[in-house]
Amino acid sequence: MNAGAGKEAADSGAEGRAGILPGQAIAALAASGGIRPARAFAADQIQPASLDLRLGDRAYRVRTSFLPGSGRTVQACVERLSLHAIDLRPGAVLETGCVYIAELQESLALPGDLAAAANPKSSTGRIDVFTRVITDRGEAFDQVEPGYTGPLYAEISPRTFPVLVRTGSRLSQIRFRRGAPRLTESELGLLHARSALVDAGSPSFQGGVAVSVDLAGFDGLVGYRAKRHTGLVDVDAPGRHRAADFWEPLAADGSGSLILDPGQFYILASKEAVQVPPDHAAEMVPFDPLVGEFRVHYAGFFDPGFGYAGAGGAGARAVLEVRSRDVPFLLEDGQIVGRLVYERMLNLPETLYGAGAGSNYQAQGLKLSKHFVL
Ligand SMILES: Nc1ccn([C@H]2C[C@H](O)[C@@H](COP(=O)(O)OP(=O)(O)OP(=O)(O)O)O2)c(=O)n1
Repeated sequence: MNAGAGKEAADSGAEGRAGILPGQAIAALAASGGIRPARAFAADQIQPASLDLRLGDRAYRVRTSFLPGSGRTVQACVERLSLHAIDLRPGAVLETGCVYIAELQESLALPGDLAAAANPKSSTGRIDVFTRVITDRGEAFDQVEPGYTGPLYAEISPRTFPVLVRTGSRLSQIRFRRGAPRLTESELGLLHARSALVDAGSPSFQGGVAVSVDLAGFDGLVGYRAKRHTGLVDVDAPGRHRAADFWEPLAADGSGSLILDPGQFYILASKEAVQVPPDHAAEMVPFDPLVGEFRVHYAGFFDPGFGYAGAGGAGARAVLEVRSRDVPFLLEDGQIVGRLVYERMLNLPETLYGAGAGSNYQAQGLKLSKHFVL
């Protein structure tokens, strides 16, 4: 790897600053050897502030999830825990309740001042496919240490629907970060004054911008509950599944509340319209990790330009992928469920979310994943 060249790629016009790499810097990083794709990138694989990761040719059904920890490779762990290998080239079904490790086509040779973080794509989170990226010697999921050189793997565990995947399917995405570009509480307040991050009257900025759940309803619906024992979702077939075969719509009943059934999966929407200004990227994080009753959002990355009027996104809500843990839990309209943390971009992305044909969720209200048609 030519680490020096990779650094130059990330530096262009942003000497020494902290920030998230925009699409054009990701392309330059790849060109200088910092990202090593097994095959040339697919069209639209580079997004405004992230790179989609593609499944490679092989996956393994493993007995259990794991983290390699220092000194061990993922491959060594897989050899110990694998039940069988799966050829992904012709396509393969990943069953609910099982854990799989898939090789990814992108490997890294990062310069020492670049770290990375991965997250499921929004479409993956919306079909309840639990997906995390792991690295050799990794001690945390979805985190790539500065200067990491080595392969990437995806841990995949479908929770509700069995899914059909194949070599090239894109379930996860990765962001590259230099330094610590996260906005402090006071910086968030200033950014909000410049361009409203949420349309709430006086939002809380502590630990990120508060996002609450809407249970008043959109056109009479508060959300969707996933059906059990459904057919397959082909992750590469947008618009080819009938929503009614996979989801039960939840009608607004005027109560402004919803009891989450443990083990069930729900798609809800935020009360606030959210906005990510073009020179920032955002990530939804748990409201409070100590509130353990329910979790929202497996998928947390929000692109620069999401919800931005200049990119056709005014009024966009955040989608909330909600699951209760062990007991039924009463969710109330307006309850805070997550926080959006904002980070500075290193440079303005050349393309914003919503500007390309491949943006499925710009200006969305309550929206199932792109796989479903109503
Ligand atoms: N919990 C979440 C996570 C993301 N998003 C929004 C903000 C993102 O900018 C947008 C697209 O997210 P991804 O790029 O992760 O999603 P996909 O790649 O699946 O969608 P697209 O095909 O539109 O790029 O969805 C959301 O509303 N709710």
